[in-house]
Amino acid sequence: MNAREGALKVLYDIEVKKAYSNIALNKELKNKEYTAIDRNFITELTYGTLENLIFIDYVIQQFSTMKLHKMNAWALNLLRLGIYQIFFLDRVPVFAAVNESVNLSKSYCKRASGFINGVLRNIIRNKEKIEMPDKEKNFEEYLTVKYSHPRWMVEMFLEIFSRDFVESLLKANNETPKLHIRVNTLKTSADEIVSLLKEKNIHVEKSEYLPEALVVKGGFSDLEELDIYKQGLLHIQDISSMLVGKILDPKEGQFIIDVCSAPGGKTTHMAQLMHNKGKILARDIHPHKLELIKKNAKRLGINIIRTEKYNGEDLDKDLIETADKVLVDAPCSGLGIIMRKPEIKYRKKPDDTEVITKMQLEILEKASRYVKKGGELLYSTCTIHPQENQKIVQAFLKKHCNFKLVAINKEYESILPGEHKEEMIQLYPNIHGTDGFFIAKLEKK
Ligand SMILES: C[S@@+](CC[C@H](N)C(=O)[O-])C[C@H]1O[C@@H](n2cnc3c(N)ncnc32)[C@H](O)[C@@H]1O
Repeated sequence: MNAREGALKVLYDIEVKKAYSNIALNKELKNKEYTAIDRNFITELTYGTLENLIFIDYVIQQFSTMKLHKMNAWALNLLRLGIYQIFFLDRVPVFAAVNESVNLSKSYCKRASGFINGVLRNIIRNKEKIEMPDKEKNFEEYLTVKYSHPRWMVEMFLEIFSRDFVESLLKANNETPKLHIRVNTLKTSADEIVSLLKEKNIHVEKSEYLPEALVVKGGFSDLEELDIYKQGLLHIQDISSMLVGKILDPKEGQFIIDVCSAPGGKTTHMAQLMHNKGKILARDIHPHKLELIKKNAKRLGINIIRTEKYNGEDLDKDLIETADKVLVDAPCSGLGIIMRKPEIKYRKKPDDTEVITKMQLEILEKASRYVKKGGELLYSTCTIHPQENQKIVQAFLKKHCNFKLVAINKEYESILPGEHKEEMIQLYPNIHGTDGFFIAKLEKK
């Protein structure tokens, strides 16, 4: 199996089986035949192709008489892989890109070999003649094709942000995200992890914001295969997600409820901050995802988390005013993590927001009932859409005058990337270099 074939299978699973990119890729990378170079190349080909899909399909449409939706899915993805290499990977000779796609087509879609060969060679000959939409005359279409974001999403962002901001956001969404490690301080220290990783030639730097956070330098993507990962000395988590635990600030001995907790990144971080003393009730609507929390907690040496399947939209009368702190890390549109999961761009629909915001407010309202007087409620999402963020919190506060916003921009200033004038924190990939993430903390009077 070569790297291009691996990438082809992953792209096929994402397109046809609607797999998530990270899950489909991890599954393929588990194939022990791949070298480290292969694994990096498969990752680059998969994410690069996905990130630039609209541009790539725009190119195909200019050179193929057959419509995209009529093409065999293997043939289409072989064309896409070839075009990605021709346009974006300078180090791959263009004819190697064509030959590899044609060779693979012989095993996956034999009848399309001639077609793939013809289209790719034609593209190479006429690459310079491809006309992009005019930036001045049709800014929306220009952004759509150049940065491969669907037109409705571009228009939606332009309604919220300025033109320059949208262009820099779309550009950042196509960049490789930073890889952060959370050191499991229950078992080790940041210094120890830095030196253990150095022995394996993996270079990390301490984060300037959080003592337990490390940033991985270079494109190493295989951390979960390391013994020190399996032994629970570290967890992989973006810095923006780590901020949630830090800002909720749970203490030893407290009772915390996490109403949307799977796969447990924030729950296990909170347990770590509580020195594994106290109680955490970790709920989620999907039972199979609760298993991931148990697995993570076991690996990290945490035993204060109890998992439970529960729909956060339903009120649990037994929990009213029982918790010191409650976390609502709400299901959301995911518009802040396009860098990590490019397929979000193509799967979301314009009218998803209405359904999701109703659910978010419902979950927040129910969760608020579990907070003791004087306790705290944290609402977070991995999106940058104000309707799912500030608007939800404002709607909640309007109805619940027994809650007030905590000024986390002031209280937690030293750990926040960037400057924040508002009490509610919004991080953006193009400004803060993190996932697009929202955090608001409320205190119950
Ligand atoms: C943003 S994710 C949570 C991530 C998690 N806090 C972490 O840090 O690993 C949102 C979670 O909410 C769950 N969810 C969706 N609808 C829900 C509902 N009605 N009640 C409870 N959980 C729900 C999803 O299954 C998903 O695991």
